[in-house]
Amino acid sequence: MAPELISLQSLEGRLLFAVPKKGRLLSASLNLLEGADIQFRRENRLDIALVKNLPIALIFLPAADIPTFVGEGRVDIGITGYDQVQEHDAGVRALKSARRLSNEVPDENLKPQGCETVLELGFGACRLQVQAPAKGAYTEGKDLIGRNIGTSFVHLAQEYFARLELEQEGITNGDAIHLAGRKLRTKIIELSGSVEAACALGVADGIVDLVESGETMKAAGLAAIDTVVESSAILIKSKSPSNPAMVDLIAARIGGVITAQKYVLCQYNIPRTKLSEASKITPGKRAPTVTSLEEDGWVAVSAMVEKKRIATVMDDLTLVGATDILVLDIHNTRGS
Ligand SMILES: Nc1ncnc2c1ncn2[C@@H]1O[C@H](COP(=O)(O)OP(=O)(O)OP(=O)(O)O)[C@@H](O)[C@H]1O
Ligand SMILES: O=P(O)(O)OC[C@H]1O[C@H](OP(=O)(O)OP(=O)(O)O)[C@H](O)[C@@H]1O
Repeated sequence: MAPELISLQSLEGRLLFAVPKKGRLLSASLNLLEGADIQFRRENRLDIALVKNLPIALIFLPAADIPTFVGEGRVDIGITGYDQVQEHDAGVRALKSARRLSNEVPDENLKPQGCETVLELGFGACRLQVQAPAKGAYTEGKDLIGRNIGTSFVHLAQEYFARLELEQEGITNGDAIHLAGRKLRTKIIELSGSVEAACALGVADGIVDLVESGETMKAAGLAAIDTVVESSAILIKSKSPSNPAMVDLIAARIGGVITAQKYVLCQYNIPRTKLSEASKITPGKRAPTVTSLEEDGWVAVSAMVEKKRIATVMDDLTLVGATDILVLDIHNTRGS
């Protein structure tokens, strides 16, 4: 059966939610949607999916384009990397600067509105770094001034080297618009992927690209010499979303899923005399829940504990005399 075509009318009244269509942020984003019970079926090759149980339409877009769609208010909310928002904002500054230099009257309709961060999502952590051949002569960002730089983050690279060039000339107070508008001595070469290959192939002397484990950088014989932006995935919204209450609902649901992923529930029994010591080890998010046991002088305690701390917490609880320590996964949470 042919898939039902999604018309513009069917999007009416729906909050538009942009989701990365591929790449590093895709699978964790889909997990979040599932955890938040945002139900949809995406037809093969279709980049729009209507949500079955909420007035939302998902729009699958490249992570790099999501800040533009949200910033211009074409889409209400979206998941992308903080690095992409920074790159988009640097692009906006470059545009403003170019208009100012050419004395063009700004076109209010085209003026991007900008976007706001709603939530940090706790995945997609990476750093946008300046990299150069590990065995070469470039050990600081300023060594690359006047050289060729390969990157997909052209506007952030432009501002980074503009700042360094100004500093070299003894100017330390250039504002963001001046940085964006500066004619550079350093040549920024736009590349759309596999940026690490650029140095080995003689296209660039250095690159500005993302690093997570550092494996790709190392394999290409490169080393990081500076960090431009620390990034992780974020939920962003436009300055005037079509349905603010729906944005709050999604943020609350996704926030609940993230908290649930970060915490476990720790339960144990402890003599009442040791309760205050144990409560210091498991203070919970607000306070531990304490219930009396049938056995005199004993209480049962339950408290949320950060997953990454749980092994140490169990060791410490054992030392103060806790017994029957249980650790339970939390599927979802709200109001915590
Ligand atoms: N190695 C990584 N580890 C963690 N997060 C990353 C990593 N690389 C990229 N990201 C994050 O994912 C976002 C999207 O990058 P990704 O390379 O997956 O994009 P893409 O949409 O597949 O585009 P491209 O086709 O250019 O690779 C980045 O902006 C960054 O926030
Ligand atoms: O430090 P690492 O863990 O090695 O990760 C870094 C690599 O990950 C990203 O690329 P990706 O693999 O998404 O492909 P791309 O080069 O096509 O963007 C990034 O652009 C780096 O190349």
